[in-house]
Amino acid sequence: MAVDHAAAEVDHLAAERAAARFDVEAMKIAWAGSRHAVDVADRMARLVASDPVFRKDNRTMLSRKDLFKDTLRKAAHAWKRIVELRLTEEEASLLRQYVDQPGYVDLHWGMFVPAIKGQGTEEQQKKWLPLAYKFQIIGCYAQTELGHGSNVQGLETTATFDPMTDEFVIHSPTLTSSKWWPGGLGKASTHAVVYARLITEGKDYGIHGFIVQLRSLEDHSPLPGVTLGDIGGKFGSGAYNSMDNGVLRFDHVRIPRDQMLMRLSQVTREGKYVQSDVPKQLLYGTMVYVRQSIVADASKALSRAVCIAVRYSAIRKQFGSQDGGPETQVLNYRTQQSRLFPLLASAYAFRFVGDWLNWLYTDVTQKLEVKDYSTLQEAHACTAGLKAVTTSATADAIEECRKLCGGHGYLNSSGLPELFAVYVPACTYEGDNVVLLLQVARILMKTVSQLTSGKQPVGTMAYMGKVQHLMQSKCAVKTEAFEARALRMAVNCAQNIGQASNQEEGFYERSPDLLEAAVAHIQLIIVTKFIEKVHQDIPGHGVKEQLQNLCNVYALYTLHKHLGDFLATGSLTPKQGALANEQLGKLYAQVRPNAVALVDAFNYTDHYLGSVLGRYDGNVYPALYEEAWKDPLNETVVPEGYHEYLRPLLKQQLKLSRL
Ligand SMILES: CCCCCCCC/C=C\CCCCCC(=O)SCCNC(=O)CCNC(=O)[C@H](O)C(C)(C)COP(=O)(O)OP(=O)(O)OC[C@H]1O[C@@H](n2cnc3c(N)ncnc32)[C@H](O)[C@@H]1OP(=O)(O)O
Ligand SMILES: Cc1cc2nc3c(=O)[nH]c(=O)nc-3n(C[C@H](O)[C@H](O)[C@H](O)COP(=O)(O)OP(=O)(O)OC[C@H]3O[C@@H](n4cnc5c(N)ncnc54)[C@H](O)[C@@H]3O)c2cc1C
Repeated sequence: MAVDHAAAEVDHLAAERAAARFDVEAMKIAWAGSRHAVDVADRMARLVASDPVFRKDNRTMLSRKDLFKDTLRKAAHAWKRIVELRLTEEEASLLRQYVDQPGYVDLHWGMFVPAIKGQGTEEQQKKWLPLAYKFQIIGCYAQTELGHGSNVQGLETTATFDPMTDEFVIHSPTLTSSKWWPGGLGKASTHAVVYARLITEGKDYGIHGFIVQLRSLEDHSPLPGVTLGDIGGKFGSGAYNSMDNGVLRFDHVRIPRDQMLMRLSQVTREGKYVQSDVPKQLLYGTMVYVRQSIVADASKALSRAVCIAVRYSAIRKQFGSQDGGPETQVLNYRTQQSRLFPLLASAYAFRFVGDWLNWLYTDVTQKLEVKDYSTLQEAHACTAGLKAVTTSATADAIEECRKLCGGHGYLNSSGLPELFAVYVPACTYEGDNVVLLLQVARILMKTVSQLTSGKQPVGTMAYMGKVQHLMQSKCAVKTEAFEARALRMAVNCAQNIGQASNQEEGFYERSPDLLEAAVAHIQLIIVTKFIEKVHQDIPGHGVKEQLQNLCNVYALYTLHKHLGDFLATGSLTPKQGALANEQLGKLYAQVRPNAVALVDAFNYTDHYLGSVLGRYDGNVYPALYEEAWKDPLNETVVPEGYHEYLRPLLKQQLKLSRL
């Protein structure tokens, strides 16, 4: 008798859900942060999913031009809905998230507005923000140039003050000074916050921000002296190609003096440069803000990939029966579990550390308002380091999820290729991950050098104050082993740098080791914040236990993956390392019955997930089959090109065979 495999697969997910040993609704709250957060997210996700304008299943088949126009249409429609429904800021931002199509709006809200808020005076905010809030202007963040991205101090664009006219003259003196990459610049933006070297009274005062109008508000044409366009197609089909990353050159473009963002420093009518009493690093404040958003974003991207891979692994069966009986769900293979469950645990780990980072950012911002700059370094180290570690891990994890889904994972309809292509530049934008980890390493070296002077490290570096204990102790398999590993790696680097002829040379020579020390420090933060989370009061049947398991999986997996560090620094013995691995295997067995419910707790709609493999109902095979027929290649039975290229070839073969 023919078995209806499709029906059997659907039942499988129902069976998986029934087997879960915890309250999924309560876990949704733990994941989202509150009942309110679940409800708002749910409402916005459904609003987007039910609106045909937000359809995205055909995205990878659109040409670049059509994709860009589709992005403009979606952005305009989203704005219309936001205004019509009088959505709050929280609701509007969630709605944009669920539209799930990178576009100029991300940079307008994500960087242009924050740059004006952070670096503009009150008057400047009063003038520019209402225009931006109503979309009467569209803005982008124009910092990176063709020749310089990571090295912000190396930017070449100039803003020279002309006291005769009370204006700045913005100029691109070389090809390499062309602004290159800013999202939204290529086709959509009317304005930009442009970073340029401020020159007044013949002196170069370094990089400052300026609001510059680029396009006419009448007909969108570039203003005189402005040359701009899109920089061209990017990695993957669909994906980040919906964004108009742009190029921009200035030929002596004049702007009024009051368009220099003057909260941090000013230029007077006479051309005098006046430095405020705030640290100049606040110029980098917008980047700090976006880096913390990117950490929150990492858990979203990772949880999407993991949700697809877990559901599909519960559906997919291979081997296990020689006599026609049911085959084994691939989720039951130990290898599948050991590749997938650490990623599931990482999604939760990044979610909680992201929440903590958001708290830290808010706290630092409040302190800055009362001129307390004491936590600026902590904010920089944590945002830079966590951005680097979480984005690298997430990009690798999405690719691993694709492999975990076998051949079908390679299809666009799995959603994974596009997710990867959209996500992977996060390792580069807002600071190349290596460059950011070296920033963390510099701060670690500074902290180690201050230990001898008796200065007690604070915040996430406080553990380094326990130097006597951590350098000597034999650690049990818990946070202390992570602390000892991170501290010992940092101290080793500092000792090696100390032997070099000078500090800079030593830092340069030891930079590969410094990267690893920085990663160890950041992983300690992630583990610590996860542990702090599970120590909180978490309501719901079995929820705390599940999170405890995932926390242990994250910690032990990280330990297993970096066992070399733990052994080399003597933070663990080989026996402890082996025991930890043993324990990890046991934890996977506990995660297994809960895996599907743990990804259900992310509460993603099928629309947002965008994957036939990750469908909530598990009805994978009919959906895959149906999806294939939608490909433009299947619009005709005989392909275009048959008469020109296939038929002559086939006829020729026929003639040859008759010879
Ligand atoms: C609605 C929400 C939206 C959220 C969106 C999420 C998803 C987004 C999706 C898509 C958007 C994509 C956006 C991408 C946009 C961009 O990429 S914008 C361009 C970003 N560019 C960079 O990140 C450049 C990276 N480079 C730098 O940041 C700096 O050049 C550097 C930090 C590497 C070096 O700076 P430099 O000035 O040369 O300084 P140093 O000598 O190294 O350091 C001097 C001191 O300053 C301290 N410091 C450095 N940075 C900061 C900071 N940000 N905050 C505070 N302090 C900082 C540093 O520790 C040194 O301190 P000491 O003097 O005490 O040692
Ligand atoms: C999709 C996307 C969107 C972007 N959006 C914007 C935007 O809206 N606005 C904007 O201004 N910019 C934007 N950017 C630019 C982005 O911020 C830069 O690309 C990023 O900061 C990296 O700089 P870079 O390209 O100069 O890389 P490079 O610094 O040239 O990196 C090349 C290599 O050199 C290494 N390297 C560099 N410096 C060091 C060092 N000191 N020590 C060791 N290794 C080093 C890096 O690790 C990397 O391997 C965007 C980029 C992308 C990809």
